[in-house]
Amino acid sequence: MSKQEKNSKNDECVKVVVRCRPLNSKEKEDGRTQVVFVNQSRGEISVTNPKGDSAEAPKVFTFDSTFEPEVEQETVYKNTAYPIVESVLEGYNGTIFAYGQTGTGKTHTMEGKDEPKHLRGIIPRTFDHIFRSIKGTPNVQFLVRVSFLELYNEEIRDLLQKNIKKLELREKPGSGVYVKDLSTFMIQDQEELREKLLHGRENRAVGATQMNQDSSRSHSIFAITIERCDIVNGESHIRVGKLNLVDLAGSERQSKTQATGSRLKEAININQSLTTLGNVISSLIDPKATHVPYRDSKLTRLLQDSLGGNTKTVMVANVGPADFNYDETISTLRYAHRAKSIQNHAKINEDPKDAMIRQFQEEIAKLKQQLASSVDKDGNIVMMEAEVIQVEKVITINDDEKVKLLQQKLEQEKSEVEKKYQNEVKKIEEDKKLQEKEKQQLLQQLMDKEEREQKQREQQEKLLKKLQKMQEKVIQGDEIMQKALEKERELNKAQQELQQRKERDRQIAEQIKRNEDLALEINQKYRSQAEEAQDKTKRIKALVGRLKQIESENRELDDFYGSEIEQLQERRRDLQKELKLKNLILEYFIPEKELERLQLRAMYNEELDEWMYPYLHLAGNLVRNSEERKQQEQEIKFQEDVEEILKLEEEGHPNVFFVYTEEGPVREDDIDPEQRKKKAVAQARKQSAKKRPTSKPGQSATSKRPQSGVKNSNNSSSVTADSDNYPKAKGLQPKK
Ligand SMILES: Nc1ncnc2c1ncn2[C@@H]1O[C@H](COP(=O)(O)OP(=O)(O)OP(=O)(O)O)[C@@H](O)[C@H]1O
Repeated sequence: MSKQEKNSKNDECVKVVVRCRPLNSKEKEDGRTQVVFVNQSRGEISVTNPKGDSAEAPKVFTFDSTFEPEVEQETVYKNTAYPIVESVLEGYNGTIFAYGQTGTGKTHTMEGKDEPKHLRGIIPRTFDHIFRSIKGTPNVQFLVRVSFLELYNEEIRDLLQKNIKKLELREKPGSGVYVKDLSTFMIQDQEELREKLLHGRENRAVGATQMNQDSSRSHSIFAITIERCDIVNGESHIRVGKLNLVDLAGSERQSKTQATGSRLKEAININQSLTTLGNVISSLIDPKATHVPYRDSKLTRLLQDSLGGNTKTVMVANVGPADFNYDETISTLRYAHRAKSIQNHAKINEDPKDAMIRQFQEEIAKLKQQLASSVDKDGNIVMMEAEVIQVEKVITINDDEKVKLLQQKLEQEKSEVEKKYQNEVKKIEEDKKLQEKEKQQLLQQLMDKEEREQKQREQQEKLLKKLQKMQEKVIQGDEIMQKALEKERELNKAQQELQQRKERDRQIAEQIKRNEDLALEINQKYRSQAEEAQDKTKRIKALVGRLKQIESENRELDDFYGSEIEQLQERRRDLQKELKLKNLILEYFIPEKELERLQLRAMYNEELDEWMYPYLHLAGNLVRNSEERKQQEQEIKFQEDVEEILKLEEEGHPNVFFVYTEEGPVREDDIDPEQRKKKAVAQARKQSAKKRPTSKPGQSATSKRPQSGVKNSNNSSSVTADSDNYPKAKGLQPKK
């Protein structure tokens, strides 16, 4: 029974493939020899120990697939990523990660070169695959989004944003671990995906330069989420698949002699994440293990679902072919071999609550409804406000004419007519004014109506644009592409079947050969004693070779685990040292009762992975900081006081008094400036001790000092009075 069949139908082991790169020109120039050999058809890789003797047989490892140095990028894609991407399009989660020593071809495998096209790696091929499949799937709506992050020295950075802000990990019950504030972009086609990859790469290089970091020491995760909505029996059915494309940092051990200070800390952290990855793998395959240490590094937390969780995972282990890489190559192959036994439990993610495609569909329906209600059946804009009714005004002018009979009457009538005419003119003018006003009003109303209609038109255009944009994001395929896709899938299926048949033929051929060997052995009669002895010697030699190989493997294993243990012990020692310091501080500087109280009140937040206190922002160092600020302000004020005292004394307000020196009594302002400053400091201190306000402008600071026999020279009367009191006999006479 295969591993896959042991448990439920969803259980499936991590698929592990190994790729060996060709010898590069430098290695050829240096005369390096190839020690790694790939048997692609058998899925085997054999490594010869360059330091071993001729009897030591090469080490042979078997994987799901192995790729020889000349392999095409397309073949690698078809055998590793193709089935995973197909599953992601069906709603499964998938992860493809590249592991190996620096310079062995992880980036070549994951990204490759943009041109010529046949050198494109897994990530760009994934873009084409996804959009070819979407376009060949009619009647299904798809929504594709992408994010790109880098993990360096246990810090997460968004590669699709220019700023190099550090991001935090969070955990949501039900949906697992996620990165808070990581930007996600909706994608319409493979070109957009390619742009995001390039953009991320650029930011990665810029960030690495800015922070003086070595990009091959960081891990990167390019994540593509595909949501699809099928209509099944008239009902929408949503599935969401997420594809993680991971390029891990170089797996080689950091030499302690090369790294110091922060570089060493970085090296330990980077090793730590890969060591934790190894520990997670070991725990997952150990039936006795009760705990999987996902939480020990951010990398394993991010990949938690890919290792032993709800994901179909492929690990591509990259190795170099040259003799000097022997140790690292063996270490990579052992690591990869362990990963082969990890069982994942992938299932289709159906109708998740937070599917974005559902929100998009709802929003599109709302927009369509809004637009439909704002036009009539002929497509004209329907005004929501009441229509303005235009009223026409008719004005008639009447004139009277009289018969000319009497001159007087005529005159009288003339004047009457004139009067009447004037009245009429006046009336007409008034009417005209009124008409003008109404005309203006009507014009205004017309303009208002026009403006409202314009606004409505603009709003509709906006709605239409929004609708178009949202509809563009939801991608749908067509029948023509469907035919091409079906053909492509058939072809791939046929290729896979051919490969499986080849594999079966190979196994049958092997079995036949074994049977033949056995038959030969049974039929073989030892013709003579000498022949038997020769045969046995041959066997013994083979056994000695095997023994040597096992011994060398044991030594290597000892070295491998020895240095891993050493690293862990070193880290433990560092942590213990830190703990001892913290304990010392707690024991001698924090009252026991306080400590107990603090321990009782502390709560652990699983989501943040942090200890918390309520109202923490009002506590401890945060408050102390503001106290320190206050003290600093007081200190500045104090210095200002000293300056002011010195200035006032220099400006002719000396606080004259006498002191005894070896030369006899001298006036205070004659003593050296340093001493004077000391005195001013003492005086300012006294002032601040008594909590007096600082001197206001125009008010002498010295005038506020206690007058213990010390007089202000400005006050002539007191100087005179006091100078009278000085014991002149002792020469204590103020200087003039
Ligand atoms: N299979 C291959 N065929 C041809 N060239 C290859 C192959 N694999 C790697 N190379 C070349 O080897 C060099 C190193 O490869 P690459 O940068 O991919 O290594 P890496 O493992 O990603 O290193 P790092 O950990 O430093 O990022 C590159 O110039 C790459 O083009």
